Amino acid sequence: MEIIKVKDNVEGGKKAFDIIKENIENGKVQTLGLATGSTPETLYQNMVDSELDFSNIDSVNLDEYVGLAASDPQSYDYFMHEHLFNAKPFRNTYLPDGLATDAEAECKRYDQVIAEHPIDIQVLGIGENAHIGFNEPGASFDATTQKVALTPSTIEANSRNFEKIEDVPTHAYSMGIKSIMQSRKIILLAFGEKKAQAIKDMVEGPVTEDVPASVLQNHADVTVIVDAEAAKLLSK
Ligand SMILES: N[C@@H]1[C@@H](O)[C@H](O)[C@@H](COP(=O)(O)O)O[C@@H]1O
Repeated sequence: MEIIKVKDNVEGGKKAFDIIKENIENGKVQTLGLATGSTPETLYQNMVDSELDFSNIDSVNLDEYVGLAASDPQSYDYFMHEHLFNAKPFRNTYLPDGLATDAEAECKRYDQVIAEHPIDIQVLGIGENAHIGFNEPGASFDATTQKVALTPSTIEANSRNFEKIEDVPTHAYSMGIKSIMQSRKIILLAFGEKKAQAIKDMVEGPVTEDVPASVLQNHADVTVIVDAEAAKLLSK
């Protein structure tokens, strides 16, 4: 893992953007794997403000809440349009369908999307419990797309984006860890003190399904971009 320490989320978003830009300009990106959450917002702002053209690139997102329509302002589909796609159209954009009722069929469909669009660069945030996508502690490293139950701590953490905690969906469709690990390159961003323990466990702890992000220690090309607060428990 390469660890890049930055001043704040503004510098972090710019760093991640520069890496993505260089790879796009070198013709290395057909498909970008994208993430939601507040963490990648500065990256997406850089993309929006750039001259880069994404109309020959496909995007595949990590996850979506079960039960939310794409038109729901709390959905990840809506988030992506607001923060990126409306300003910078991609060739095709893919997210799980939060309204799909046949979970098995939806997971199969999404695995097919991923198989047809091998991810060149996957952008990741990290949960306070070290989840990636919505792969919560205990998720199998062999998992492909799954319908997952969110842990109480994730529901609590994500409730800040909803009016009340009862509104937070209890389940999500998430790309599995196996698929995330098949991405050619991974850029994980983390900002703020709340992510410090997760970052320490991910970088310095044992590789275990109890710490989903620790699997990234087994990936050949991971860049971790952290601010001082998220990096504060790292030994170096
Ligand atoms: N499923 C998403 C993750 O992909 C994201 O990394 C995490 C952290 O969110 P934030 O960046 O807002 O801290 O939240 C959600 O649970």
